[in-house]
Amino acid sequence: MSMGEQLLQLGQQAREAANQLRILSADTRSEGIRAMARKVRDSVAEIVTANEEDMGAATQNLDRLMLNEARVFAIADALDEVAALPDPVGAEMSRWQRPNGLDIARVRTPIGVIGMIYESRPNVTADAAAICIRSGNAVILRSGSDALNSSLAIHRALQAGLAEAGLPIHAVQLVDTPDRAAVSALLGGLNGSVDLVIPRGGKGLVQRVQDDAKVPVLSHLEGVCHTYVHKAADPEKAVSIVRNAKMRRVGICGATECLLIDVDIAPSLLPGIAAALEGCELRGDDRARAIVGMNSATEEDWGKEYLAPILAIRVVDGLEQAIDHIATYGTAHTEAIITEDAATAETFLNEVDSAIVIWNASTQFADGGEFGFGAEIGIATGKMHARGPVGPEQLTSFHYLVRGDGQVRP
Ligand SMILES: NC(=O)C1=CN([C@@H]2O[C@H](COP(=O)(O)OP(=O)(O)OC[C@H]3O[C@@H](n4cnc5c(N)ncnc54)[C@H](OP(=O)(O)O)[C@@H]3O)[C@@H](O)[C@H]2O)C=CC1
Ligand SMILES: N[C@@H](CCC(=O)OP(=O)(O)O)C(=O)O
Repeated sequence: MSMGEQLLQLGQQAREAANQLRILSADTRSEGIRAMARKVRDSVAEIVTANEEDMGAATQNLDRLMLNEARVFAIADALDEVAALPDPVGAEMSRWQRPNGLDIARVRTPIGVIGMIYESRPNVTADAAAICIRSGNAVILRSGSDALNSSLAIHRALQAGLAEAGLPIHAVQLVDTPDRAAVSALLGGLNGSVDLVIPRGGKGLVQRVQDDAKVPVLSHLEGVCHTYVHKAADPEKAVSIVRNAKMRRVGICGATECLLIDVDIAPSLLPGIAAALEGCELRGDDRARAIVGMNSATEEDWGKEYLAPILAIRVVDGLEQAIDHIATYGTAHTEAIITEDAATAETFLNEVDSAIVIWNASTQFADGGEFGFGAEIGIATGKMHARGPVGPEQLTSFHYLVRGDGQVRP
């Protein structure tokens, strides 16, 4: 069978599984996820061995790729946490009566079949599978190629769990080739079998999505996140938040890549911020460099996602210029303002059109777990359907249930 035919088969199988999943009870789906967790624990040796093969061949992002026993057990624990989350399917979102007596309810439904393309981070294989099952969706996973052996081993355990619990095993399928043609095929919808594609990744993937997507896409793409230090910032908060926002983990999509600082406060505050960013390369505009010695930022640095200990710094005239800069160079992921002035903060919160807008806290809070969602597929950076952290509830649609008593329309 050619790769194209195999993918079409995955699509058909996923559609059949989705049709079964959506009518299973919440308890049955919970049991399926718990069984997946058990099988992951049972397969720890096999998964670690597969990961050693991946690690031996990989040259980059090794920490993200690496699994050891503790990390595999953490994957299983995360599955159990998703099993314990409230089930969104069938939940009544609102209900009302019309004057003619019709009773109308808006009720959550699964989306159907989800295609998920993600980076070489093996835990996402299990997280995404669990969130999809929790929300009644079948999923076709396309792992980053550096993690393919690890993802295949995790996937075998997940399917064994589904089988043990009596759920359709094709509810979770994994594309078993690193060929990027599979990414295009998923984006094309596999002849109508895929209802939604979730691409999670960076620049190369963005371009591919723009070129090839023929089905709805819930983008989880780059995070060019900004922290804006307003002139009324509390200096201590500013220093500790900026340090955390940049340096806590530099490689994640919620890391701050650009610091904007008001011209009024920059002379007094920038030296302290720079000192706190030990180990971070600073690239500033002329006004920043007149205050602290640092490399020069070029036009390319604005809007750049470094995923590294590098920070672009721009001194701005005030709130309006900061908001303009974010609108021009940001990726609508996450931005923060540091200020003690509530009115300015509210203006920033209302006028910045990013998925997550934060007042006096670190951009690294861009995370489903930190939002209390239990787990996440990632941070949605598009404008449709769901924005910000995507958990089980965000992977549902809804339909209307209309109950009558013989009404006919005049
Ligand atoms: N918004 C969010 O929730 C998140 C966003 N990210 C973003 O992901 C990026 C970091 O991850 P990184 O490892 O660089 O991810 P990549 O974008 O390199 O890879 C992600 C996935 O996309 C595939 N891919 C990449 N380019 C192409 C292409 N041109 N055609 C077809 N498939 C492609 C990869 O396949 P292959 O393995 O073959 O390269 C992989 O499966 C950052 O930009 C980060 O902000 C990361 C996590 C969460
Ligand atoms: N949102 C999560 C996950 C981020 C994440 O997975 O990023 P990456 O290391 O680019 O795959 C967090 O803040 O930890």
